[in-house]
Amino acid sequence: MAALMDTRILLRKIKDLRCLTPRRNRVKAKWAGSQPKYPATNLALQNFDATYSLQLGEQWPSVRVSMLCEQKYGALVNNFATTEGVIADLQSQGCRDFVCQPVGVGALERLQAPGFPLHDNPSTLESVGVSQHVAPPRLRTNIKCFVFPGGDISRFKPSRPDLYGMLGYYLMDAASVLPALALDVQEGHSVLDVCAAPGGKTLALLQTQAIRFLCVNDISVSRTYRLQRVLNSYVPKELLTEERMRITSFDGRKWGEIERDTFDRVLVDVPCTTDRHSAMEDENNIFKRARTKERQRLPQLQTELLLAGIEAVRPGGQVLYSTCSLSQLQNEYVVERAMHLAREEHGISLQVVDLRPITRLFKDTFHFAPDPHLGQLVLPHLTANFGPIYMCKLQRLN
Ligand SMILES: C[S@@+](CC[C@H](N)C(=O)[O-])C[C@H]1O[C@@H](n2cnc3c(N)ncnc32)[C@H](O)[C@@H]1O
Repeated sequence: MAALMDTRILLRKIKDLRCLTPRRNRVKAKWAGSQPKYPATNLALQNFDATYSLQLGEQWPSVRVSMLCEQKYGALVNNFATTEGVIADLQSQGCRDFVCQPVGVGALERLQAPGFPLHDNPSTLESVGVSQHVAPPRLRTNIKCFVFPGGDISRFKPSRPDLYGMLGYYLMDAASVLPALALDVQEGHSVLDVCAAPGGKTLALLQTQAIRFLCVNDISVSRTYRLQRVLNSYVPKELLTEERMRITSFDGRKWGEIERDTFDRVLVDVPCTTDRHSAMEDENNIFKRARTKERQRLPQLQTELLLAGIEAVRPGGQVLYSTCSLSQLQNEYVVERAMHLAREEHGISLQVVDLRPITRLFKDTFHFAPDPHLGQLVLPHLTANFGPIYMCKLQRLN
C-alpha cells in the first residue's frame, strides 16, 4: 500500500512538473544531447517500403539498394565557356556525352524512333559493332552531358574557370538533364522555369542557345540568390540582360494570374519528397515529424504549380512536369488532377506527349520504369545509378 502511495505521489510530481514546462521545451529536453529516436531517414525508408513495394513490386528491392548507394553524376558542359579543352579532358578520362552518343545495343532500333527531332551524327557505330556507314541518331540540341561508362565511379574533378571566368561544366544527376531535353526548346522560344533554384535545369535549358526569352522563378529568395550566383558563374553578362532573362521570386501558383497564355515552353520542376536525399540525409529531410503536414500537402502544392504552368503556356505550347520522387501520388496523380482541373475550371484541353522516343534513345544510359501509366520514370539501378526522375509532358490544345 505504501509503495502504491509513493508511486502516486511521484506521478503527481511528474505531472505538475510537466504542466510548468512549455511543450516546446519538453520536446527539446527529450531530444537534448541525443539523436531523435526515429531519424528522418528511417521514417522515409519505412514510408517508401510501405508504398513503393506495392507500386514497384519486385523492382523495389533493387531500387532501394541503389538509392542507398552512391548516386551518379553527369557533367553538363557549359557552351558559354571555352569548351574544347573541357571536352577533351572529359573524354580522356573515359567519359562520353550521353546526349550526342547514345550508343549501345539497340542503336539501330532507335533510328526508327518516331516523333522526335533526331538528326545524323557523323560519328560511327563501330564501338557497338554496327556498320560504320550507319550514323547513330541524336537529338537536335546543343545540350551535352558527360557520364562515366558502366560501373565506373562517377568522380569528376571540380570545374575550373576559363579566361573569361566561365566554369566549364556543372555537376548534376545526369537524369536531371532529361526534363530539359524532353522540353524540346526550339529556336526563338520564350520559356518559363516556374521552380528554378538552384538552377541545374535552367542551365541545361540555356545550353540549347535557342531561347529568345527566359523567365526563371523560385519562391525562395535565398535560393533565387543561389541561382543568380550559378548563372553568373556559367552565363556571360550579355545574356543576363532584362531583354533576354527575368529572375523573379513569386509564388509559382499565382502565375496564371500574373501572365496567362504566354510562353512557348514551361518547366514545372516541383518541390517533392526528393526520395534519394530523404533516404540518405537527415538534414533538411521532409520526413522529419515536424514536417509531416508540409509533406502531406505536397500533392496539392504540386497540382497548383502544374495548373499555373498550364495557364502560363500559350495554346499549342508545351509544359513539362517533373519530380525527383517515385511516388505516384506526386507524379501521375498530380498530372491527372491538374489536367482535370484545367478542363473543368479553365476550359483548357491538354494532350499527353509521348516521351518514348526519348526513353528509347537513352535506354542504355538510364533505367526507365517499364510500362508507365502516364509519363516516364527513371529508376535508380546499381548499373545506372541516376534518378529517380519522373517527367510528363503536356501539350496545350486551346
Ligand atoms: C526541385 S526544386 C527545383 C530544382 C531546380 N529546378 C533545379 O533543377 O535546380 C523545387 C523548388 O521549388 C521551389 N518552390 C517551392 N514552392 C514554390 C512555389 N509555390 N512557387 C515557386 N517555387 C516554389 C523551392 O524553393 C525549390 O527551389
